[in-house]
Order: sequence, then structure tokens, then C-alpha cells
Amino acid sequence: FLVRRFHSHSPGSKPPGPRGWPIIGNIRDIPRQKSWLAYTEWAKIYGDIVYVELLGTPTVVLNNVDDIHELLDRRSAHTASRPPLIVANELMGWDWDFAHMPHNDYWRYGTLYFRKTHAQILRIERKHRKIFHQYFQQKNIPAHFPAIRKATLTFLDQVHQSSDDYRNHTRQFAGGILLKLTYDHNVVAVNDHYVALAERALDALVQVIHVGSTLVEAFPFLKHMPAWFPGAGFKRTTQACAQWAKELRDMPFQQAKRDSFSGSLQPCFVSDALAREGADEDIIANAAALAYLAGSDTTASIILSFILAMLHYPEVQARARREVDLVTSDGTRLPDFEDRSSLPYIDAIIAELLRWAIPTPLAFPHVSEKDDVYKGYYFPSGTTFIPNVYGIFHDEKRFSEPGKFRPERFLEENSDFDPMTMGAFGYGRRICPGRHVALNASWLVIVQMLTVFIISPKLDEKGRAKLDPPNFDSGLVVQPIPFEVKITPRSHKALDLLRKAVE
Ligand code: HEM
Repeated sequence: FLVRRFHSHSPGSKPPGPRGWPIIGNIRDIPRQKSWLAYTEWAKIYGDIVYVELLGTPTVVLNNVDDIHELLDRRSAHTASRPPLIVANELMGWDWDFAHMPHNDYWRYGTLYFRKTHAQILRIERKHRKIFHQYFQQKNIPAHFPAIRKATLTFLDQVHQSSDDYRNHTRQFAGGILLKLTYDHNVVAVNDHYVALAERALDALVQVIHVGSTLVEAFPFLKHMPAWFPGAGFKRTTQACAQWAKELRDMPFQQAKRDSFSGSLQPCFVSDALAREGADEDIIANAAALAYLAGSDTTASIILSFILAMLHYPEVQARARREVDLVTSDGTRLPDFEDRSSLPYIDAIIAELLRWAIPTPLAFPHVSEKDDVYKGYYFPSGTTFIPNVYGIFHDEKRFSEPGKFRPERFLEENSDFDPMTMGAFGYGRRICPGRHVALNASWLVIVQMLTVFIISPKLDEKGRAKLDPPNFDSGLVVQPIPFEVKITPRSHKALDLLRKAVE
């Protein structure tokens, strides 16, 4: 903190922002829930680039997509590190998670990163991203269609059997696809062992993932307190969590490896990566474990938001269904990937879902590794950049009535605005490598749901529609809060179609 103060004679000024307190800075100004709403309000007061300080860490909230493109895309070579998550990475055993790994703390972390130079860390991180990209990139997606088709039919069947349980079915669908593609693991029940492993470790992680969310993040010396010390109860919790994080990384990978040796492993990320020249098992295990963690709640978020949007906007549902019916001879077959180019309104729905109900409203923070000056503002190395994707996607100047779900906006006035390249999946070197899987899996669910089901409100005892205003939870990944909905087969014909497809 003092060193930063000492160096405050900078070649540029600080951007404007709310006045903070000595030492703690603006920590108390940032709400713990839905902080993007506060950032969006600040943008109206302070402008597109807002400065806050969190315990001496310079932090910049970016509210304009052009600034984000410049700082996080074009200057990505030195704005692609991550904040130091001391509790998660050092105490909770998540040091294998390359998505959250800062580039400069090489002396802190376990095995792969221990005592590595900055250049070596960058190389290791690049290797993680490379094997991820090799398997999940756009041109490989058709190879994943069979798994997506199978999981989609299972999902539709489950929704038909017990539609009130749509939330669990959605989670099982999203997680199931990723475990299948990654480890060739078939999820057959919602209480699947691997899913449980991930949920247990992840639930613990999300409690601590936000920088500044615990005392240790604020005062790193506290991490050295022994577990028996009064007030150090968190150390016992984190010790248990470290074991869960390790099991999550190792158990599914070791099983897939055993299956690979016995010849029973079907093609999947692990088999593909192990077969590559110079395969590094540590890197494969890390990347594989991250696929489920990064991909399941985010993909589930899109599908849950779709159901919510159809519930509240029946005219959108009707128009979408008309479009799908046109290409499937009035719903006499299930739509499939080859129909995609004939369904522009469905693509507009997906774009609008990413805008209206953005699953990652602040993407993920990037940290700079070089002093920089931009628009006269000085950003010292170590500045955290928070892209306010929510604010950009709800900007009234760009989107009329941004709170309304209106896919037409992407066919009309905003046809040049593409949420995929504007930040729904992040920026620069860190852009989400799983986006193609997520988008294709969600697309198939959406078109097939429209063919088979009607989504409508439940009725109360007086026959009135039970509809609460759409609402979303808060967190790193955002989903609609639980809502009641009726999901029923459209007709006998639609039900027969589903039954035949499932058989
Ligand atoms: C709708 C679904 C999804 C959304 C909205 C989403 C969004 C994001 C965002 C915002 C980031 C941070 C990018 C940045 O730092 O600038 C990210 C990173 C990442 N995502 Fe996704 N994601 C989705 C699905 C997936 C899926 C299905 C997978 C796995 C197959 C995946 C794997 C990853 C990984 C590994 C990273 C870390 C990349 C890095 O740090 O270099 N994501 N995602």
C-alpha cells in the first residue's frame, strides 16, 4: 500500500471514481450482491472508465466496449493476468486452475508453477489453453454433435417425465455433456458421483473467489495463522476444501486414464490429449477438470434463461416456433444442426439471451503486468480491469428498453452488435475457449424444446397466470432465480416424435 502511494507520481492521472477511505479504499462502496448494478450507476456519474481502490489495489471498471477492446483485446499481451486469489489458490488447493492463475506469483504455487519464471508460467498457461482449444474449437464441434444430440433427447425426455424438476434436468444436461466430452463419463442421475465432487468443491470456492471477500485476501499474513489459533477456523475449512479440489482434479482423470489403458475409453478430451505428442498429464488433468467447472453452470444459465424468457414473452415463443415449424414440415421431425442457417430468429434469441440475461455480467477480471497510459490515465502494473459487460449490454443509448427481451433488435437496429464478440465470453487471450460447445448445445435444446413443448405459466386456483417478474441471482455466474413454469407437450404428434427419437 505504502509502496503504491510512494509511486503515485505517475505519468497520467487516475480516472474519476467514488472517493474511498484511507487504507481500505472503496471496499465498502462495492455491494456484495449484483455489483454490476452499482458499476452501471457509477458510469452515469463518473463516465466510461471508473477508478476504485481495493486495499491499495488499483481497480478500473470499464463501461465502454471500445475501451475494453483497446485495453483487453489489443493490449492483451500485458492485460491477461489474474488477481491473486490467495485463499483459493494457496489455501484451498485450486492452484491447478489455470483460469484463475496470476502470472507473477510463481514462488507461491504448487507443482506445476513452483519456482517458475514469468516466461515459464506463460508457456505452461498457453499449453493449457492450447489443448483446450484443440478439442473444443469451432471446427471440431461437429465431432461433438452425437453427444449433444443424445444429451438433448435425455433432457427432453426428463422434462416430459417431471417438468417441475426442470432446473435439475438442465444442470444434469449441461454438466453431463461436459463430463461426456471430457472423460467419456455418462451422467445417468442427478446425484452422479463426479457431479457431486465438483459441486462440493465449487460451492466452497465461490464463497472465496471474489477478491476482497475474506479477511485473508485483505491481510495475506493471516494465512500463516495455525488452524488452532482463535479466529483461524477458516484454516480448518480450507484444509478440507483443498482435499475436495484435489479429488475433483484427480479422480475422474485417473479413471479415464485407466479406461484408456484398458481400451474402454471412447474418444473424448482426455483420450485425444493423451494421444498427442509430448502429452503432459498434469496439464491434461487440470484442463479436463476445468471444463466442467467453467462450462456447466454457464451453459445451464442460458437454457434456464431461455425457459424464463419464453414464459414471459409468449409472442417471441410463437414466432420462434413458427420459424422452426417451417423448416421441419410443421414439426413432423426434430430440427437438427443442418437447419441452423434457415433459423435466423433462433440465432437472434440466443444473442438476446446473452444480452438480457448475461451469465457472466462482469466476465472475469484481467490484471495488467506493465505500466500503461490510456486516454491520459495512468494504469500501474497490477491494475485490475473489470469489464462491466452487464452495463454495456443494458445501455439505453444502444438498446431501447434494455430490460425487455426482444430478439428482433438483433435483426433490426442492432444487427451489427454481436454479444459474442462484445464480451459475453470475455476478451483477448482469456476469451472463453468453451463458447462453441455452449452455444451449439444451447441451440439444439432451444429448437427441440420449441418443437416438442409449450412453455406457459402455471395457473393459481382462480385460473390466473402465476408470473413473478424475471429475476436473477448474484455471483460469478448468474442464473434466473427459481420460478414456476408449465412445460407440456405441444400435441400428441409432438409427444410421438419425442418418444420415437428417445427409443
Ligand atoms: C454460455 C456459456 C459460457 C459463458 C457465458 C462463458 C463465459 C466465460 C467468460 C466470461 C470467461 C472469462 C474470459 C476472460 O477472462 O476474459 C470464460 C473463461 C473460460 N471458459 Fe467459459 N463460458 C461459457 C461456457 C464454457 C464452456 C462450455 C467451457 C468448457 C467447455 C468453458 C471453459 C472456459 C475456460 C477453460 C475459461 C478460462 C480461460 C482462461 O482463463 O484462459 N466455458 N468463460
